[in-house]
Amino acid sequence: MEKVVILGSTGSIGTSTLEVIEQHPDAFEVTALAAGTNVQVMIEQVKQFRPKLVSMATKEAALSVKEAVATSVKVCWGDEGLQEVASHSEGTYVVSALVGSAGLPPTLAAIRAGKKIGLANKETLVTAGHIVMEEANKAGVSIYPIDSEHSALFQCLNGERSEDVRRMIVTASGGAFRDWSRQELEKATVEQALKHPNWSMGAKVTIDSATLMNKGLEVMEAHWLFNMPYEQIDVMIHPQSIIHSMVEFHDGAVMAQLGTPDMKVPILYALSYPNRMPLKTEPLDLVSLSRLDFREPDYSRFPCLKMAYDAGKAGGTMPTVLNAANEVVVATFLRGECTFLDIEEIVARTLDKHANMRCPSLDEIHEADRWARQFAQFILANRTA
Ligand SMILES: NC(=O)C1=CN([C@@H]2O[C@H](COP(=O)(O)OP(=O)(O)OC[C@H]3O[C@@H](n4cnc5c(N)ncnc54)[C@H](OP(=O)(O)O)[C@@H]3O)[C@@H](O)[C@H]2O)C=CC1
Ligand SMILES: CC(=O)[C@@H](O)[C@H](O)COP(=O)(O)O
Ligand SMILES: [Mn+2]
Repeated sequence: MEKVVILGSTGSIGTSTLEVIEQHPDAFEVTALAAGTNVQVMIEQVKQFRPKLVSMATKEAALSVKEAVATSVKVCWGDEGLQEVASHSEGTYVVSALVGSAGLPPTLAAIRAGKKIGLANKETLVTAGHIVMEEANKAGVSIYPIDSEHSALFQCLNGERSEDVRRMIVTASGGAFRDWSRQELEKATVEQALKHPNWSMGAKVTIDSATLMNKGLEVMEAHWLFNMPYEQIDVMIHPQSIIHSMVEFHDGAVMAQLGTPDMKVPILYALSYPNRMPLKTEPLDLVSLSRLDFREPDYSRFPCLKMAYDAGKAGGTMPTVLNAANEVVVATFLRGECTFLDIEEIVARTLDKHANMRCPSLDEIHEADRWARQFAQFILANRTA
């Protein structure tokens, strides 16, 4: 029996993980849950899954949950609460599904506590890939990818030697604005940006998908997960999101993983690896689909992808700065307080201003993250109309 801890249980990945667990009560049991401020959803989850420990982002949210659930459930809050959930002594498997770089400290806590990790929170590897992978290796902890592309790559690599890989091809839907011109992008609204063509996801990753920043973050995620040089990671636009990614080998063979877009598939694979378990999901009907399309990404319409490649190749604190500035501007865009194209502009200006620091420690990463957020806020606050 795998005793599962979920960081971000009220979110898109968190709720899908609970749906997967619901389908396999003999294999998985919920031990602890952590979330932000969605009290109602957490109360329902606690009543249904009966975890031993729960953490919320604020004391107020935690007390509201505490009031509504059985006294046998311990409820805590804040950063300490997150750490406690991540390292719960009875947990064997931690699903890391917070959004943003807030996911890094509890994921590291889980690694240090020796838990198996199911990683959805790509920002963990973007901001501190060298530290996270080293600590996981040192602790003998396996990190199983949940992000659909990385799950696909992981499946394509099963039983293969990494030196036989010519390149990885990370597929991208192209997001809500795949076919929009730069002129149209100037007027893109929040509502339009949140309409992902194929996936239903949290707001932040959906906006990242529309700027193609998500694909840039995923290139960095693939670099760290599979120890693959950036020169061997390509991105290809594939509007249908049926091929979730591919691996091309030196002999010319290409392995691809296909399936209807449903995050429950990679979540269950990460939880059940090396086995496969049954799942209620829409079967893939290639005959009805009849065609799959592919094209090169357009870096001039979507410069965030190029910025992310450059930040990844530069390494050091550049990826942290790119990610932190992006988090700030995406949140601002979601509040309707800046334009869609402000995202790329402010991230670029923040990167330009940053003095890169090679091989940063966790404290230096934390400081670069703090600086980038402050600088991006400063630009946002001092823009002329
Ligand atoms: N959604 C998807 O299909 C995919 C997502 N991913 C990645 O997975 C991660 C999660 O994405 P997604 O599920 O869409 O995001 P959501 O926004 O749907 O969920 C985020 C979760 O994190 C919680 N949370 C946010 N901030 C804090 C905090 N400071 N302390 C504690 N909990 C917090 C939220 O709690 P609350 O709501 O209660 O405030 C919520 O449970 C991201 O890194 C994303 O890129 C990767 C592949 C696919
Ligand atoms: C489902 C998933 O893994 C998302 O990260 C997805 O990749 C977003 O889609 P695109 O970034 O390809 O639009
Ligand atoms: Mn993805």
